[in-house]
Amino acid sequence: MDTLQFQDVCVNIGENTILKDVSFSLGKGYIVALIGHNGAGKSTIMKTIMGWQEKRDGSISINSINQDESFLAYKKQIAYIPEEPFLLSELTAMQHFQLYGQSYGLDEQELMEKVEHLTKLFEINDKLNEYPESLSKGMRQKVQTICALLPEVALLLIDEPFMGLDIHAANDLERLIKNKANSGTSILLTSHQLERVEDLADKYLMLHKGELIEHGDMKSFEKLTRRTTE
Ligand SMILES: Nc1ncnc2c1ncn2[C@@H]1O[C@H](COP(=O)(O)OP(=O)(O)OP(=O)(O)O)[C@@H](O)[C@H]1O
Repeated sequence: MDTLQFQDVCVNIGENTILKDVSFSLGKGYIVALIGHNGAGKSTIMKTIMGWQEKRDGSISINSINQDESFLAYKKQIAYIPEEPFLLSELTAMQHFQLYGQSYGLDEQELMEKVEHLTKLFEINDKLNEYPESLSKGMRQKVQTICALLPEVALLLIDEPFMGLDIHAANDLERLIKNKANSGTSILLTSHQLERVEDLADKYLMLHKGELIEHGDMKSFEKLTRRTTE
């Protein structure tokens, strides 16, 4: 059974049709890249899966739990790293990790071990008591990324995972994403950094003006880009 089923989804914003009848599914443990030009609708797909963007039509389920029928049970299965860090100004980095740990039901010891490991890896272990306003943009992105990596969820959504991260952090994140997928998490990501995505993803979905125009194995996409750039 596929982890995510995104079926016949249409999204309108005002008068504009942003997603036109988009359907795809995501198998357990697969890494799938959403590819397309600026404005193609990639982030809208992410926000619609999260329930932040209303859909006009269609259905979305994760492990057969339908978004419209059991929203809380559905939502517990997702973690999201948005393109822009979305942190609360009144909470420190550590308080963000605790909030995420509690909302996904992690026990205290497991949470602390993961926080220690990930904050050391991303070199922000000396920033645990800082508030977002005193962190750089890249550090805020790291806090947001760690929050989403703490729980074991069925589906991890990542909008532009490498944006704002230095080369070491980007390499670490790439490795963590592969480990997550190997342990059964399905991953949907968007990225304009095609070289990294070609190395990371198993499959791609190509969007153009809100329509899914092509999909397949990442290997066939690599051939396609090579053919068109040679
Ligand atoms: N809040 C909004 N109000 C009006 N139009 C919106 C809104 N959010 C997105 N859109 C429109 O929806 C379309 C898809 O936007 P979306 O952010 O999903 O694109 P994207 O593929 O993620 O682009 P990018 O690569 O630039 O991040 C664009 O035409 C955009 O102008």
